[in-house]
Parts: sequence; structure tokens; C-alpha cells
Amino acid sequence: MSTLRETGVWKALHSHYLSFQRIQLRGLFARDKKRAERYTVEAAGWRLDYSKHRINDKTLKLLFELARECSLESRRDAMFSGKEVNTTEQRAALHIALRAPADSVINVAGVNVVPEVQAILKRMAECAELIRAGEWKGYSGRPIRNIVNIGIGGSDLGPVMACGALCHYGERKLRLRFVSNVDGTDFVEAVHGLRPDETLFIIASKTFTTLETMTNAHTARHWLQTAAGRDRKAITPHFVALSTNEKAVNDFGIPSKQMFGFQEWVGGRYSMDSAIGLSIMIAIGPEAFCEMLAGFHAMDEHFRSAPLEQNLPVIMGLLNVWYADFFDAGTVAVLPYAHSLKRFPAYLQQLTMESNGKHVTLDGKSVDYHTGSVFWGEPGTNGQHSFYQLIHQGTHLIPCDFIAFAESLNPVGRHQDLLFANVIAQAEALAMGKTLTEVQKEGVSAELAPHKVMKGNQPSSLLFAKRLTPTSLGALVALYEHSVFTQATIWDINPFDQWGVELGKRLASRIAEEIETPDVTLAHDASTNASIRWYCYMRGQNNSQEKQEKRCVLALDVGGSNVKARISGEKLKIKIPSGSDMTPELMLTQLDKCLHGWHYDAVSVGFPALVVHGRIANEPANLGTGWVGFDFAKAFSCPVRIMNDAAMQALGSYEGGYMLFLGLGTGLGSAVIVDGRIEPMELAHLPYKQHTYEYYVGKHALQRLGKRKWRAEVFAEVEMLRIALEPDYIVLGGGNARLLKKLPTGVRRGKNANAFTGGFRLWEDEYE
Ligand SMILES: O=P(O)(O)OC[C@H]1O[C@H](O)[C@H](O)[C@@H](O)[C@@H]1O
Repeated sequence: MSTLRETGVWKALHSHYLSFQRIQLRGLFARDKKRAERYTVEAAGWRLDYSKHRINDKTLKLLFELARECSLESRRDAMFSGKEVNTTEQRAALHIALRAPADSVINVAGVNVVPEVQAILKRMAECAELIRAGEWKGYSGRPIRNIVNIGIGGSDLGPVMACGALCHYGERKLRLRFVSNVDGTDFVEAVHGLRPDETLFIIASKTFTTLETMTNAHTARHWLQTAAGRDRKAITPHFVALSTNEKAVNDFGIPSKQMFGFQEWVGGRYSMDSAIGLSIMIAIGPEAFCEMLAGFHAMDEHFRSAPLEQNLPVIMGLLNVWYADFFDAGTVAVLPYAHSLKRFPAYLQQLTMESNGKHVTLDGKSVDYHTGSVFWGEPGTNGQHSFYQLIHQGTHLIPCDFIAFAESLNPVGRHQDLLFANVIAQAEALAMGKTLTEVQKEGVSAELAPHKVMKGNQPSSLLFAKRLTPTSLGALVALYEHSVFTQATIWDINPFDQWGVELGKRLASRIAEEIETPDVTLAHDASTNASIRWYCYMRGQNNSQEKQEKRCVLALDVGGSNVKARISGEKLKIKIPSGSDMTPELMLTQLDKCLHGWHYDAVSVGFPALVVHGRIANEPANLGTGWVGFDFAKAFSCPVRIMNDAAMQALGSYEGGYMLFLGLGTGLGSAVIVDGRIEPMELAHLPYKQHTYEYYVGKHALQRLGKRKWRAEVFAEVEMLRIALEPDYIVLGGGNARLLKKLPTGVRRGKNANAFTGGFRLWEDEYE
């Protein structure tokens, strides 16, 4: 257990709370005419009136004492000076360096990080200017007009929130969209109506491994490639990356000159002012972006240097602790009275809840007090017509942050006066309420009167600024960042890690695999198993509905050791031993026995020999004879398509663009697919070193050389072929691919089962 609750100041706060429970805000204001004046502070263009909180001077004195007891000042200084404050990930948390003036010096491990930050900002500005000037051209020579940011969490919420908040300052010629969800609808809707040749995708991911982002990025690449046609290089200008993982960015096909990096010490939810903010910079321009950074910096400086008693983030953070831990409040409503801040509550949810949703202290002890509250909200005045009722008359204590601006960005009629009147009115109504006597005085009947009583005493902060500008937005975000830090310091937790999101991620990829693998044994709890089975059943139903319109295909993978078969949409798996005696007649007889009663409309055959124009060109090396010229269509009594077995596996492994497939089996199978068109090839027998390509990586080479040398040969050949053919990516399939522990850069592992996927695809129109 942590020792926080044992401290004298915590105990003092607790007894103060007990004596304070019945005190009403009405009374506090009536007794102290200067309350509003005394409990208002200003910094970095923001005015915080915290007089409508359930506090008095003693509360504040104890809360500041608590902050000092928890070493807030020295912890803050440690963060600002680049110390490893993110202890579980052994890193600094130095987002304040992202907005430090160019001549500042902030050292991490003895190196000043500011010049690197400034260099990235400069490159971002060059890119933003080119796009804004219409000089960044797509594959057809038309200027880029559509910017689609693909990212999630910190790589999405900051840019979405800020682009929305600052749309008034945005370049209206450009269309900005955001894709985050792995739900395909998000991507499809985001690109709806966009011309591919005018679209730039910004792939924003610190790690460049996030499932949602990478899935959407591949879909984006396919979408562009489909439109751009054969020339895979054509789509290069349509992608930029924002990441710390250069290798993964390059593997995806984005050159380093189109990558904007940032540093490991920038946490995802603290990254909107790093390269992750490129979409914001494109929208509002580099100058306004720098104004936003200046706003952040002004609040940083205030937090760093103002005494705790006048420090906005400190006061806000301590008030949250007061309600969360002594009043058991549990939630905070964030209510911006500025419609363009509509995504601000969502942004704050990641910032506050991913940061402070922690259950152990920095040294791993369980906490015995509440940590991070639930943050939620909607813009006012909309929320007033939905959930405010519960804040006014419900049974929960809900502290509210009201955010509002004196000037409208769009002065129209009385709108601004009405908007501002509402924010003031709501805070007043929540604090003062309406007593039974007041209700009765209005002549309300005795039965109705209790329903009209408003208990009041609901606390709120009034956060006002002159105008919503890039600068005031920057300062507002920094205010919350440092408030979060203040709370974390009191609670002695790490606000910079997020281990809690890992388990769900791992389970999701396991379950996705289980859903996509027929007949897999499930070993979850009964409810999870049942959900997976229900989904698979529904998915099967969907598939069979589609199947009614689609052809039902029997796919055969003919090999030297076995003939394997599957039928599209069915779980049936057939495996018949083959070998040097296997003839087509024998295969048909044996298949017949297994396929009895199964229906199919067409057959695909992956065959281990040269296939030219859909015909077997020579007798296979590892099977019996009679294959050349055999009438499969007659034998199966339906249309049959034949292709080389490696090509069929290649087709099943294909994910768009230009792919080189290499099958590591008995021999070396090979095929390329460009924009959905297959070009089978026989690289195996081309001369290479003293022999042929196959000689060094086939089954015999493996026996001859042993695994270690064989792997080295595979790597060398892959490299050679990559240089010669320049594919977007290479897939290594065939039975022996599994012997490669690591894969060369830009190479993916193909599954044997992809042969069947290829066989089924062979009958889909786009591959015909
Ligand atoms: O930027 P990325 O590496 O793609 O990460 C995106 C997001 O995903 C993770 O799951 C984390 O919980 C977030 O903190 C992070 O912002």
C-alpha cells in the first residue's frame, strides 16, 4: 500500500472535508464578497475563476501543502530538465521541448534536443508550404487538394481536435479528413468523393505497427494503386509518414525524405505539437502552427515558474484530487462553449484517462485512493438540452469545466451574447440552485414544488479567454497536460505509460486469427468462446449468402507429396498422398471418394510444373505422367482453370501493388503480381553464381548446406531479386519459409493455405 493516506496533510484534508460537507456555495459567496476576486488567476491568455468550487482558504492551504509534501515542484523540474520521469519505459517525457524557443537548451543524456526539434519543424513547414501552394503534385500532375490523416489515439485525436478547433484559420482550398477506426466504413467514408490523384495520405503512427493504422494504410495504398495503374512509383508522392520507426516506414514504401520523425520521449497523447501535427500545420500554415507552439510554451513557462498558489494547472489539478479522493466524485464534465472545440472532450479523454488511469504507484505499490477521474463532455449549449439535467438534479457530484471565449470567430447577430450568457447562467444555476422557499414563492403547487427544487452546490471552473486562436488553443492544451501531471504527482503514479491497453490488443490479434482459421480449437472462457462461435456462424451465413451469387470453387493444390483440396466457403479439408506414381486418373478417383456429396461450380488447379496459357506445358518432375493435355473440364464436368502452384499461392498472398512471390519448397517457385495481374515466372532455373537460383535455396540445398547457410543463401537471393525487380514487397511462401526465423527487410511470410485463397480468387472477375 502507498503511504499517501498516512500523511498528516491527507488526514487533515479528510477531517476538513468532513467539516465542510454541509457547506453550501451560496453561503460561501454570501459571507465573502471578495471570493470571486480572490479565487481568480490569469496566465497565458486564460482566466480561471475557481470561486464556484467547494473550497475555502483552509482547503487551498491544505491542498498546496499536499502538493509540496508530494514534491510537485521538484518532480515538475525533473520533467522540464529531461530526467527519466517515465520510469516504466525508462524515458524522459519532454513534450515541453517541442514548443521551446529555438535558442533554448534542453539536454537529454547530455545532448541538446532543441536543434533536432527545430529541424523537423522546418521540414514540416517546407512540406506544408508546398501543399498549400498547390506545388505538391499527385501522379497525374494535379495538385494535392485532399489530406487524409491515418492514425489513432494520440496520432489522431490531437490533429482532429486542433484542425476542428482552428478551422476558422484553415486553408479552405484543402479538404482535410481523418481515418482512425479499423472499421472499414471509416476509410470508405473518408475517401468518398475524393480523386485519388489529388489525395495525400499522412500515415501517423509513433510505432508504425498499430493494427488499425497499418490496416488503413494498406487499404489506402491499394485504393491509390488501383487508380494509378501499373506504375507503382506513381503513388510515392501520395504518402508521407509521421513516426519514430524509420525502418517500418521504408518497408511500407515511404522514402525517408517523406518521413517526419520525432523522439521516443514524445508520448502519443502529448504529440500533437510534434511531427504528428503535420495535418494541423498544413491546414493553418506554419506561421499559425508556431503561434500555437508559443501558446503551449507560455503555459509551460507559467507552470514552471509561477508559485503554486497562482499556478493555473496546479490549482486545477489539486481541485480534481479534492473531488476525486475526498468527495468520491469520479467524473469531470468538460463543457466548451465554442462549437469548434467539439472534439476537445474526446481529446482530453485520452490525455487524462490514459495518463492517470493507474492502480499502482511509481514503485509498484497498490494505491488505496482514487486516481484519474472519468472525463467527458459535449459543447454547450448542446449539452444543456441533453445531459445537464442530471448535473442539475441528479444524485452525483459532477465538477464541471466551462470553457468560453469573449469574442466570436463568426460574429452573427446575437449569437455570441446568447452563447456567453448561457455559459455564465449554467455555472450560476449549478452553484446556487433554487431552494424550496424560492420555488414556493413563485406560487408553484405543493406537489410540484419538490420537482422544481435545484439542489445547487455543484462546483465548476470558469475558463475564459479572449478569443479561440492557435495561441489560446496551445495554452489550453498545455494547461490540461500540466494539470494531469499535477494529479499524477499527488497520486504518485506514472502518467506517461499505458500498459493497460496491451492485453486487449494481444487478445484481438489472437481472436482475429481464430476467426479466420477454420476448425481452430478455442480456449477462452465460455462467454468469449460463444461470442467467437456466434460471429463465425454469422460470418458463414454472410459468406453463404454471397456464395449464392458467387461461384463455388473447388481449389486443388497438387504437390509432389500430397494433393490438397478445399471448397470455397466450406470447412472441408482434403489431403491425398501423391508421389511419383500419381496420375490424373488416380487423383480423380481418390478425390471422387472425398468429394462425394459436395457441390462446386468451378475448379482451380495449382500445378507444380510450367503452365502456359492455362495449360500444363510439361510433365511434372515429381509426379506420374499423363498430365499434359489431360481434359480436366471433362473429368470434373465443370470449367477448370489451371495455373502454376507458386503462382496460385502468390495470388492468395497478394495484398495489392507490385508483389514478388517466392515459394521455398522442393524447388523455388516464383511469380509477380502487378495491380492484380499475375506474371508467372521461372526464376528457379536462371543462372546464378555457379549454378541456378534454385540450386542454392531448394530442398536439396537445405540438406546440402544445413539451415544456417541455407538461410544466408535465401537472404542473398531475396536481396538480388529485390534490386533487379524492385517490388513493393516480397512474400516468402512454400513449406520451408517457416524455417526462416527472421525475415529480410520488406519481406512478409506467406501461409501455405494461401494457395486455396488464390484458387478461389482465380475465379473472381478482377483476376480473370
Ligand atoms: O502512434 P501509434 O504508435 O500508432 O499509437 C497510437 C496509440 O495507440 C496505443 O494503443 C496507445 O494506447 C496510445 O497511447 C497511442 O497514442
